[in-house]
Amino acid sequence: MKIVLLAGTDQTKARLHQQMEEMFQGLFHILSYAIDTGLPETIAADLVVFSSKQVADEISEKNLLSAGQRKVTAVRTIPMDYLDQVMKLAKGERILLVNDRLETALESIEALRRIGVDHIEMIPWAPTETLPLPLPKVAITPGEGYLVPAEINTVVDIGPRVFDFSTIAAILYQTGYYQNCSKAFSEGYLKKIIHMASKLADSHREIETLNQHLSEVIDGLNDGLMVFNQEGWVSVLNEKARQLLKVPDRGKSPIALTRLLSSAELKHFLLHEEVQEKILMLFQQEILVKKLVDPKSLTTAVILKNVQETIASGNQIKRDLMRRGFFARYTFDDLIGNSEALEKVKKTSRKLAASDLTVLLVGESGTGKEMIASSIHRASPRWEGPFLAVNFSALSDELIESELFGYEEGAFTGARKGGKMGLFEQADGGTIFLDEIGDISGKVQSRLLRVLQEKEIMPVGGHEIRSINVRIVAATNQNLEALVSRGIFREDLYYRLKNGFIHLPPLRQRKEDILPLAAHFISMETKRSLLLEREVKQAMENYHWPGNIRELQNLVSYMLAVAEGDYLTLEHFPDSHFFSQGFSSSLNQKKPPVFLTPAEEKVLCLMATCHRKGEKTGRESLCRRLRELEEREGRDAHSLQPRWTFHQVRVVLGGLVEKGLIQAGTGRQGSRLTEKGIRYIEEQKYNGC
Ligand SMILES: Nc1ncnc2c1ncn2[C@@H]1O[C@H](COP(=O)(O)OP(=O)(O)OP(=O)(O)O)[C@@H](O)[C@H]1O
Repeated sequence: MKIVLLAGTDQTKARLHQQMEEMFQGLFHILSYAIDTGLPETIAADLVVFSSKQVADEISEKNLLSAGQRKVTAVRTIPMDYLDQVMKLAKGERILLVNDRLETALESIEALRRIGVDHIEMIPWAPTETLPLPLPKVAITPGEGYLVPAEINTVVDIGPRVFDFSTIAAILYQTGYYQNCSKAFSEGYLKKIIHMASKLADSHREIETLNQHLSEVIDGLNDGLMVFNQEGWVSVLNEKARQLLKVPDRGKSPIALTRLLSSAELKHFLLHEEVQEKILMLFQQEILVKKLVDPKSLTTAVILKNVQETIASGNQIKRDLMRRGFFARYTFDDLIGNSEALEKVKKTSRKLAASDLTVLLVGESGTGKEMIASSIHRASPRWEGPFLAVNFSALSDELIESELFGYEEGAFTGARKGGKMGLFEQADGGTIFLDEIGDISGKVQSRLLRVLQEKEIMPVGGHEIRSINVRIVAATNQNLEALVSRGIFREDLYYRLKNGFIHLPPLRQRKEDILPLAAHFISMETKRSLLLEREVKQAMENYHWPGNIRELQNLVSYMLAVAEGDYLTLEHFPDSHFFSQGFSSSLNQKKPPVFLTPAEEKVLCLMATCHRKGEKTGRESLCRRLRELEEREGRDAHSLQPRWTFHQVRVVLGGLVEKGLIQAGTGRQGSRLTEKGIRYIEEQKYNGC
């Protein structure tokens, strides 16, 4: 028996042909034509099936069929295969239903409504129509995806509409197979419906499992959580909330908010007050209650925190951060000393703390740079963020890079799986303290410059640039200006770092602080009330403390260890080897010692060598020797400055003259070391350069 299918488009023809082949399984010989791609001159068949009424009308105008030809005009419906995707769309969502013609779009909407899709608002649209505004975010189309406007990203293609059951029944009826086959066909439909139902059951199970997980997570929260809607029904109440509000667990039965809240004050706050956060006394406990209203769904989420427990856990977090070194332990109040110099430092530091400027701290070792960095962080608006300290002198170049900037997986041999987050990212929202900044290589200097300029980092081995929000405080005990002039430190980086600048005076320049500091260190180490003998006080005040406060702290620790009575006397002093620079000689030394820049030290040292060997120390020969020396020591590869110049040598010699260490010469013989210069060299125990 021969059936001819006549459709409008080739796509519909193919889909309906496939449906008939699948359904009738060789029962009929089926031929299909589409108006779009051409019809035969005459059509002879036992039955002609039109894909729609429009097609039937168009064909009858062409007079292709003989009179009395048996015909069925199909009623088409949405295929069930993709229906679950339609059902998943959010309730009330506006959807554009896209078809080639407005009538077919309307038909598709009708078909969807007939099978019970009534939770979404469907707007019919075909390319001949203007687009509705605002444009819906989702489109549904029966196999016409290419017509969907490009602005719509979510498209649910439900496939071309197929024959509904009444059409299949009509075909069977017209061909005389109804009696024999209708049962088998209705069973086929039933199977599809069962398949649909089992798909729905699967999604239901998935949702159940998800809900279960979610409840576990919500119950596991340390805070109480409650959600209620506009009508006052509570949909979420986790275990902690039950515990804080003393509500028994009644399974899944809905709870009315008013029945749940025994405290009138809490009820009033949740339902009537404008403020969003309040501490209330509930069952003799201080509870912080926060409410957040979602204006879209008009649901209110309530977070309940036990104030005491929160403080305790906050302290635990602080302890944790401290253990990991991410916590700034000092504030300005921890800085001992009332000297004018220290007061000035504190005043400037407080001002800089309030800004977000990069700060460079310069001062000799042990003068309290790290304490100031920590205090700046604690007094800054970032005080709640992390504080990370990195000491460059202790790290190799490679380690500095990977620690600071992190790395991607496989960036180098031994790189950790999954990569590693760098310290800049870990310090997000806080402050990073870069100690001994003068020790970093040219390569790290360049990368750091980028961080300061762009506030961005690129992990080692990565291609993706990441923004960071970190304040930088750097410190050095070196003369960075001298390093810049020698090309060892980048000038641009130096000025970027020096946005905010603080010089920490050495202890010998703020002698008023020595005794209060000593007393502080004593009180830190012992509960005994110990007195310092006058001679000890004098000796302390007269010493020039090259190791600064750290050296003073060490001295106090030593004396406390050896002293037995109530007095600390000169007897408890360690011998001179304990001190970094001959204590006994400096006991009598009234004048402050001389401090040199690295360049001055180098030149003085070279002159001492020449002096010993009886060689000339004219500017020209010094410059030549300095260059040779630099060649031998290996010049920094990233050096931007020219080698030692006559001008530099002249400046350095000028400095040494000013400090009384050399005497300027006139002829080629050049400058000479003074008595003081010779003594300095001896005291410093130079071994030659
Ligand atoms: N004003 C102060 N009051 C109390 N203690 C201080 C003070 N200044 C420094 N200290 C103590 O002295 C020691 C050295 O201080 P800190 O580490 O801050 O110095 P630094 O300049 O960063 O040293 P370095 O350059 O060697 O890293 C620390 O134990 C610190 O607690």
